[in-house]
Amino acid sequence: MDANLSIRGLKKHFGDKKVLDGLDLDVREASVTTVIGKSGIGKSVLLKCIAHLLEPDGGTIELNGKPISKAHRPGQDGSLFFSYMFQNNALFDSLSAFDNIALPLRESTGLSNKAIRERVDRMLEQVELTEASDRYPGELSGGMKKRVALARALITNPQVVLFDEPTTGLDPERKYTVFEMIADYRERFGFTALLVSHDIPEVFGISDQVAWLDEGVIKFYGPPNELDDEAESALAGFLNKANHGKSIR
Ligand SMILES: Nc1ncnc2c1ncn2[C@@H]1O[C@H](COP(=O)(O)OP(=O)(O)OP(=O)(O)O)[C@@H](O)[C@H]1O
Repeated sequence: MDANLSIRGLKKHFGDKKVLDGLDLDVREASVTTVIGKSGIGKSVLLKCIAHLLEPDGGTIELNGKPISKAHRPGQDGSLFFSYMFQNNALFDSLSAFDNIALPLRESTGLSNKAIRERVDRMLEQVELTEASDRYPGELSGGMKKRVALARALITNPQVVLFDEPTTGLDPERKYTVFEMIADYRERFGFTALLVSHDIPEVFGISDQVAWLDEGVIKFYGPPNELDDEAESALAGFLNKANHGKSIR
């Protein structure tokens, strides 16, 4: 498999608790892979280890055959290999939509103000937020905030985008819109997407692969329609709780 993200033997322990316990996962280039699993099982920890926000206790994470520590350095054109869309967007309330989107370019690249302005203006156009450029998060609808968060995640032209529960707190209709947006932007921008989501089965509609995390390892990996009986019955136990029995449409 032509994986561009390759994880081997990943370990992350907190005290005696082995959250990730020798986890292997390959994520194919330009695919959408969704990590599912019980609440508190380690899905966010996995994403944070990949994004370098947590230091793993063991194992390797490689992007295109190179350790991710090297992959995290920005290129001269301001491109970054990874970006991370946090649960609940994590927008800065004191910054306008424009400045929220510009932030990763200002913080981690040496691009001129002019180059940043051009790039952010183009992105605002692509996510249909030009009119909202000067507005603050408190003045935006829930869906618009998600679009700002997505635009901020994509502004550095990342090869891999990590989405941690991108639909948390949205009503069923908006959840559907966000999933459509992720699928649509992936087509347009060509990134590899790794998602964490509780919205099962809705998220399967945009997922090429599903990775079921349990007991510190990936217990099933494959297309959603091939989820095996063991995974299905384990999932059945927590799905209703996670979704409160709601479906997206
Ligand atoms: N910085 C930390 N220090 C100590 N324990 C942590 C830390 N971060 C996460 N944990 C623990 O690791 C375990 C996995 O947490 P994680 O947030 O990855 O779960 P999750 O699968 O994403 O859950 P949810 O679906 O509810 O968001 C939890 O028991 C959590 O308490």
